[in-house]
Amino acid sequence: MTASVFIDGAAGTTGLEIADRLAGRSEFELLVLPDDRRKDDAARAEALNAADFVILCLPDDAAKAAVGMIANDRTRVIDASSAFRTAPDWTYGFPEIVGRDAVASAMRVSNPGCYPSGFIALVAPLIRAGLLPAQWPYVCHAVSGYSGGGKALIARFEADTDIAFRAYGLALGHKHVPEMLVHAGLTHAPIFAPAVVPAHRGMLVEVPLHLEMMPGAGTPEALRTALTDFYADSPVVNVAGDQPDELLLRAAMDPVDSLTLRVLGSADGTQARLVAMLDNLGKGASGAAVQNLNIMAGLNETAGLRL
Ligand SMILES: NC(=O)C1=CN([C@@H]2O[C@H](COP(=O)(O)OP(=O)(O)OC[C@H]3O[C@@H](n4cnc5c(N)ncnc54)[C@H](OP(=O)(O)O)[C@@H]3O)[C@@H](O)[C@H]2O)C=CC1
Ligand SMILES: CC(=O)N[C@@H](CCC(=O)OP(=O)(O)O)C(=O)O
Repeated sequence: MTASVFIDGAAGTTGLEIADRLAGRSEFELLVLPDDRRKDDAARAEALNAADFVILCLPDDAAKAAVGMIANDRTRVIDASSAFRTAPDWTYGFPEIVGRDAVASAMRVSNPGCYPSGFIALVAPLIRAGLLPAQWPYVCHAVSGYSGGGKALIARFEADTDIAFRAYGLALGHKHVPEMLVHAGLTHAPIFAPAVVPAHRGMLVEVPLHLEMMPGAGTPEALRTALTDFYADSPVVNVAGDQPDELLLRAAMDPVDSLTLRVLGSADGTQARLVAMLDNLGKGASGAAVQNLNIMAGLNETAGLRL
């Protein structure tokens, strides 16, 4: 049976990449509004209520308004914005962390943020395994390609090619912090230090650890083994066992929906750098939305993904 899908915000960065991944899929029929009606509330309300699945690729306020326009109990929603990521009545759309069954049966799924996808993938399993303390002042450094900021940041970086590095979130109130706190299972908000580099897509998310000072912390080897075991059945998240000298983001990388984790340890095992590499528009947004859609529709979770 074919399920209908409406992408609200289909002309935006995330929406376009979702449509790309759904192209040619016979299990889904896309409901598409003409360009001159894509922001018309009456047309949107009609599509939001006609679709079996709605994927919201909108700013937070518009996403909240769109959910309010759904007046039936049949349409299932995946929201790519940060509006509902810690809402108790929404399922956090990270199947590897919350369980595929939770996503499969959910009516309302909040797709994780791009940076939190890396941070939570690294930290949550290790806290659950008792190999890292929940009560600890974690720090997270990250760099992202500029498509992470949607059309506005893409336009800015394409217009000003002189920007080499943009540190931001300097007031320590980035909107991803609550999501990182809740879904990693921490007791203290992490310090989050994000930056943007002149690459279109791709990101590197890092958590440096003083293992020797952390109560009950495992060795780098134990952390790596625990992550490898945790993601053993995941076709999307993989744990690399190498110890590279460098990790590179390329200015023009191809879309990819996998997420690669590493535990890099010092020779004496007292320090580690947990590092996640992903595509902000892959597992960080559009790839994750399609993975969730597949799971909700009872299909192979990797169908249409670029792995
Ligand atoms: N880019 C990324 O890597 C990630 C993005 N996200 C989240 O996904 C959501 C979409 O982001 P992104 O695709 O980057 O953003 P974009 O700015 O690229 O796209 C947003 C789209 O929404 C449209 N839009 C805005 N308001 C309305 C409205 N009221 N009705 C209908 N359409 C509207 C915009 O229209 P117009 O084209 O006219 O501006 C635009 O096409 C955001 O919440 C973002 O935070 C999450 C993870 C990663
Ligand atoms: C580079 C850049 O600007 N990134 C965005 C986050 C992108 C993302 O994850 O989207 P959500 O806001 O929906 O979580 C930012 O820091 O606000």
